[in-house]
Amino acid sequence: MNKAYLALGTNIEPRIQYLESCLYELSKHPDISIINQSSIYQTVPVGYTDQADFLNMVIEIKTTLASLELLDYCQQLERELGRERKIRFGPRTIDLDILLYNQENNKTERLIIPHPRMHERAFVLIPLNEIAPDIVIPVKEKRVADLIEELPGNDIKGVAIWTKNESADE
Ligand SMILES: Nc1ncnc2c1ncn2[C@@H]1O[C@H](COP(=O)(O)OP(=O)(O)OP(=O)(O)O)[C@@H](O)[C@H]1O
Ligand SMILES: Nc1nc2c(c(=O)[nH]1)N=C(CO)CN2
Repeated sequence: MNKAYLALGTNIEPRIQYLESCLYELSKHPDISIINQSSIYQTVPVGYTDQADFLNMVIEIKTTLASLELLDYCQQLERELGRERKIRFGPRTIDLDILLYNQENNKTERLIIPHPRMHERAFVLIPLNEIAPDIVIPVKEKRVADLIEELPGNDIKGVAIWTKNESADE
């Protein structure tokens, strides 16, 4: 059995429904069990900034799928949930990234583990810290909680816990 952490992101409405559908589809897969999930965070866009705020979260799964099979399923779900790739780092209905797969450090053409940008992303590290503060990120050889200390303060300020009640205003 393998343990993996996945990052979910969405910034096209209805954002909460995209997250919920994605979690449901993952949980329905016979070879995937969701073990733990972070809160949902509302985050300012990073990279390409002229777009709506994101909802981000991180989950821990157990799976018998190999890492490339897991990537295939993540990409299938992105397609099924209507993601169109237009702008790099641009708006998306759902983005599903594999952050960690066991303690692997693996680089192939299609898949890099750990995710190459995870250590610099507050929108990934802050939710991950909620469910796995002590996990050591291969390559960086640092704990999640320690990587957060290295983030710029402004990045951290751009991440706020989001509660479902806020959707009433949307
Ligand atoms: N750990 C990983 N998780 C998901 N995709 C990955 C990973 N490593 C490499 N990739 C590759 O990255 C490609 C681009 O992924 P995607 O379109 O989701 O990027 P993005 O969401 O725009 O940017 P980012 O990867 O920085 O979040 C995918 O086709 C996939 O093959
Ligand atoms: N806040 C936030 N910014 C982003 C995100 C994301 O999920 N959240 N995803 C990106 C490309 O993967 C680019 N920028």
